[in-house]
Amino acid sequence: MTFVKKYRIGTRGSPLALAQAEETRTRLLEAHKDALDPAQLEIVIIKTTGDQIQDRALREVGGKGLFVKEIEEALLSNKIDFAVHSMKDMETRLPSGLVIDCILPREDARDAFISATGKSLAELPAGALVGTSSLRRQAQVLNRRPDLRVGIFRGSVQTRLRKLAEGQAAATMLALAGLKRLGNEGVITELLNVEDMLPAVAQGAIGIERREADEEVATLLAPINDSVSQSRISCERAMLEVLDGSCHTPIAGYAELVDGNSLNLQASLLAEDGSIRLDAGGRGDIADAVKLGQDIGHNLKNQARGANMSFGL
Ligand SMILES: NCc1[nH]cc(CCC(=O)O)c1CC(=O)O
Repeated sequence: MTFVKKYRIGTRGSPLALAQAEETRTRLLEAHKDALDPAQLEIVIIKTTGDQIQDRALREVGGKGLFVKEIEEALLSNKIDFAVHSMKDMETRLPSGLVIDCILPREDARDAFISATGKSLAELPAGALVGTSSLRRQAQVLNRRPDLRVGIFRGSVQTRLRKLAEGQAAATMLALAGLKRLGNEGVITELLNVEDMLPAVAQGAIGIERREADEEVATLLAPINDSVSQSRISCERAMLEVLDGSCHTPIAGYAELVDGNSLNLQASLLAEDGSIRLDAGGRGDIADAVKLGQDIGHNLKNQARGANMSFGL
């Protein structure tokens, strides 16, 4: 198929979002070498409410959707043709008329630990402040090291690294994927393995959202979808959807491919202060990725009820 139209790629304007939009553009041009001219793919920056709020905890002002709403409106009103997102930032339910059926090959999903003094998470002195606004990271740090303190730390990757250099915290954590895409891996003190810091659902994955009825865009995107990454993300998001009673709950989930055609899902639900950690894990055929995610989600939900914790569920 040869493409004749010009396609507008919607994205936020942060350096990370732009790097992800560029990666998508490059992959599309590579996949459609003779059928698509570079001038046919235009990147359109959309300023979101979330981008304008720098100093308050995200959850106080409305959660994940704040970074996405304006972009989805631009899709629905035909101002853009598809949008590039960090799947970690996407709600489990999309507005009707929109779909995400293209997931790029997933980057390493692990969290990176970055400390001003070069000390690892295990070596930080008691009382040290770990700056992160992620409830998931806060709860896991406190679960492992109840003697540490956690505090809110927001802003772009660059802002957080500056705050760290200024001494506003002893350490922070960021997704390795984002640091890699920005060429900032050099700042990492320690890579946290998934046993020590279970990643956020869909961390490291880039997804492309489009109008469901737009078959031409579906055809354009199909060759850059990575089906294993897509199944892993479907599995993790199915788990999250079962538990999605509240975005105030620290939840982590990570599915990986084992033996070529199975997925192994590990998921955790924590109390915000790290005093409780519930774990569930399981394995299933990659074709039943959603079922595996739902089963593990219900398992955690039952454990949460049994533990007599509300967890907002
Ligand atoms: N919540 C912000 C966000 N959304 C996606 C990433 C990193 C890239 C990714 O996970 O794909 C980040 C920054 C971070 O958590 O360090």
